[in-house]
Amino acid sequence: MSSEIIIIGSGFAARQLIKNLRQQNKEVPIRLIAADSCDEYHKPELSHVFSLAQRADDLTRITASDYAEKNNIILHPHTQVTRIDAAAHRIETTAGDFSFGKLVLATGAEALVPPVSGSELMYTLNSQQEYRRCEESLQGAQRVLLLGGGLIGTELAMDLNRAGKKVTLVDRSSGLLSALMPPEISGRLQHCLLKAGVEMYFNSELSSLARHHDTLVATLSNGQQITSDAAVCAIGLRPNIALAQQAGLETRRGIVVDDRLTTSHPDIFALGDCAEIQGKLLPYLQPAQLAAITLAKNLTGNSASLALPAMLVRIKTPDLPLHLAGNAGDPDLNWEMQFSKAGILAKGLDAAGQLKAFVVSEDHMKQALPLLKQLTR
Ligand SMILES: Cc1cc2nc3c(=O)[nH]c(=O)nc-3n(C[C@H](O)[C@H](O)[C@H](O)COP(=O)(O)OP(=O)(O)OC[C@H]3O[C@@H](n4cnc5c(N)ncnc54)[C@H](O)[C@@H]3O)c2cc1C
Repeated sequence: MSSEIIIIGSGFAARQLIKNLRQQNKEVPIRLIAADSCDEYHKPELSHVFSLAQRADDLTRITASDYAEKNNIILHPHTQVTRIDAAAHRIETTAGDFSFGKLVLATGAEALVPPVSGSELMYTLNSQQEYRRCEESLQGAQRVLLLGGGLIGTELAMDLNRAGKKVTLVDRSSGLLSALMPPEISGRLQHCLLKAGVEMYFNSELSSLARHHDTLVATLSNGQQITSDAAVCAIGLRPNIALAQQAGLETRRGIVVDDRLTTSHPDIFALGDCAEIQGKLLPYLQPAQLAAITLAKNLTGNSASLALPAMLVRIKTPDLPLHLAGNAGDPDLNWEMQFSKAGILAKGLDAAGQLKAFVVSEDHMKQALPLLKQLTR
């Protein structure tokens, strides 16, 4: 059997894994196959490309060929993996078939778009490649319709606004970040955006989108019409699990893995946005980083189990940056909130008075670490 480790995907999860694999073993053969260019970029930087007037190419940190040489790997950019034969330890790709000893799925997630007429007119910003396709149009747009007021939608709304664009945000929930924190806290951010001129429509769904000459006309569920030059959709992600399903691996919302990052096949593993770990999807950098450390050990003959501590998520909204940890969207929590002119310190407690989540603004960051420790205990 081949001794090669094949990794599908060239995003953050794959690169963290390669970094840790090379720390453990300089020689183990690694082949990386991905549908994109395999140039390295930092995806969270997509949240501020408009205010910084950056083009997609400005985000590249290291080219695919330099990366391959530096890490002593074989790399196949612009290559789609089309089938996995788990029993035969083989994959089929648009660049030929390859045998693997171990296979790692780091296939990420795709941005959702609503199934409405004209949805193909909306852009998504879930990769450098997606941004490259629409950068001309979005950088040139004066009026932008933004569908979705979650983490990414909120960050993009502030960024597009700071770039001088007229932003209209539409979300079907009752306020910004409604799945992530109580409205008393997200309301502060909502107020910041309103004050800056962002128009927001809540409890509203997009019914259709149509182009009339150079203008997009969005019709909402209540019949209201909104005109714009471009539309961006940020309503959520769906893990890329089709390959895993075809291979007969266990999937639920993501590719199901255990604490060793093993799928239901002992030689196939998954991490990053495509994986479901301990029943959860964790589409953030820090869990992928911890998963990569664990998986690198397991792929090089050691034995390690993933432990996930409480983690901080930063909402990159420069007018009011927030940090949250724990399940701050849990409606059963009781909140102790302190609002001062400078910022926010909010703690979510369960019925027994135990800390389960918190949200702090930048100026209360000193408290974040002790609170994180309290959450982890
Ligand atoms: C705008 C934005 C801002 C963000 N900000 C933050 C932040 O501040 N903090 C944070 O923690 N997280 C943030 N995130 C989330 C974070 O960036 C992601 O969790 C992380 O980058 C996902 O990495 P990944 O490697 O799992 O997936 P991806 O980067 O999506 O990589 C998936 C790879 O799989 C390849 N692929 C898929 N299917 C196939 C196939 N069949 N054949 C070949 N190749 C395939 C793709 O080409 C790609 O290379 C942000 C995300 C976005 C979009």
